[in-house]
Amino acid sequence: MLRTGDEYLNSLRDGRQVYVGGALIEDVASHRGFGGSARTVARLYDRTSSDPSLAYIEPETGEKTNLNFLRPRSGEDLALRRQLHTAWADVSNGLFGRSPDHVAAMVTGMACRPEVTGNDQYAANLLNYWRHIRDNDLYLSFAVLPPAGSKSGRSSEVQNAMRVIETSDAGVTVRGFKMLATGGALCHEILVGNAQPLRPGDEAVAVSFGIAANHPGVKILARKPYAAHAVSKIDDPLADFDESDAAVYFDDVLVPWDRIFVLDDPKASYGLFVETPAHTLGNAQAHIRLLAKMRFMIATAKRLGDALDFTGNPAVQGVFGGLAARIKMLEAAVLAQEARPEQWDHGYVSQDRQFMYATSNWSMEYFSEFSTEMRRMLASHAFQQPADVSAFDNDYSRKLFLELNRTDDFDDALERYRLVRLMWAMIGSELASRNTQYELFYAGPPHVTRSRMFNAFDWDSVETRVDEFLAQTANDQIHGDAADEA
Ligand SMILES: Cc1cc2nc3c(=O)[nH]c(=O)nc-3n(C[C@H](O)[C@H](O)[C@H](O)COP(=O)(O)OP(=O)(O)OC[C@H]3O[C@@H](n4cnc5c(N)ncnc54)[C@H](O)[C@@H]3O)c2cc1C
Repeated sequence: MLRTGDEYLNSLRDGRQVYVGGALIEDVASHRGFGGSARTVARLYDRTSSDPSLAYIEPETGEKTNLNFLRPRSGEDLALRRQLHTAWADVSNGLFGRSPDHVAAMVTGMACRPEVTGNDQYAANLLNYWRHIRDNDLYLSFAVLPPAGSKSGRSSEVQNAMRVIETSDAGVTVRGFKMLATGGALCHEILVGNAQPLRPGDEAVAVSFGIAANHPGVKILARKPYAAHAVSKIDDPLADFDESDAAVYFDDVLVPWDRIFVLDDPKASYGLFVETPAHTLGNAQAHIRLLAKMRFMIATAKRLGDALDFTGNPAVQGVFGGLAARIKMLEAAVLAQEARPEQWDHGYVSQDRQFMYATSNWSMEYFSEFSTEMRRMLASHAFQQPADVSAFDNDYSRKLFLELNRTDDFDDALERYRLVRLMWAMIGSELASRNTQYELFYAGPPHVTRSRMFNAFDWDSVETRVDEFLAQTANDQIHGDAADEA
């Protein structure tokens, strides 16, 4: 099926247990803090259900299916997947990070190589799970990190880390915390597992499964939803793009056997992400989305510069040129990833892993600098404007607002005000600050993302050159030609 926006909004009224502080939210779809973001996700579903170019015919069912679930077999398939990620990123201009095409893309990657589970039954469970989310066009988030205290020792030694406490004929019972489900309040399903390496001895926490967000015992503990504090759509123009983040507590949750993908296996639990196309297909979304966001940010800065009369300055143009160069490099990196598809078993392909990890490392490190350049552009302008739109209701403050903007044309002044607010919403607001943190950490901490690059890099191809050089020069005299001439 191709889910529509209305179907998505209705599906959220499913008895899920979302807490904001001490409040249990009865209906996220109509809650002030989550409703706008839920409507953004609905717009994504309306976008795919109304555009045939964003669907494919799934060979297993003969049904029109969201391109996000296409298991790619060629560079052309990767380009189709990019089309979907681009269409969804454009809905929010890249400002809604964890859209439904991130985690579900990872499960699609896992379904290309389910044997990584190391167990025929679990492999079948994983494939059936992919079929379930595919055929119902579901929104997944994931919680694949242990809570604090697990980093210097073993995850399994941290008392409150989610672990298996019992197995029975009915399934596997788990208890404890998993971090940090972005979109947890808004999704249908949560993928639970380990996206950071585990070690032998971590068996108790080495469990992977997919669970419905409304499954009994699943508690979604959301951070503060910024939209709940929005003054107006003009003052907080991005309030509808706060995707939410949540710690997930498993209060003795019974996971049925047919939802278990890995049990007691540290290597396979991590392997689901790195020994399948999961990481590559999922991170393609992240990079395509970031490209849309950087394009939108630089365009807003340019329009602001035009309105405030600083874009004409050659030094400012130089700054813009440097930022534009980075955007084009990211675009090139996205295209390079699919230009040389990486071959996997069973005829499936993914984007090239080396280019993908390189793009991840670079973008996670660079985005903060990009954002800081934007702050330099904005300087004090966010604070020169009135506090909020109530200034337009008072005759005197409205007159001063026009005078400040040197115009009698209210619409002209309002556009300037809106540009300043939009820029601040992207770089200075509480949501912007959270989003910068997201760009830094969404794929894991730097030491882990760098180690993935280290592991993926084709060392042979460069070390061969050193061997060749040493072989070619092996018979050279120690003091070389200069010594002979002397
Ligand atoms: C906005 C946001 C959204 C997120 N969304 C999700 C999500 O949807 N699903 C999910 O599972 N996770 C998500 N994460 C979690 C993300 O994967 C983690 O933030 C990341 O793995 C780091 O873990 P931590 O936050 O527990 O920090 P810690 O591991 O406690 O690290 C704290 C600091 O110490 C450094 N550090 C720790 N250990 C080492 C070491 N061995 N060597 C060098 N430096 C080290 C880290 O780099 C970091 O700077 C999200 C994070 C953020 C900020």
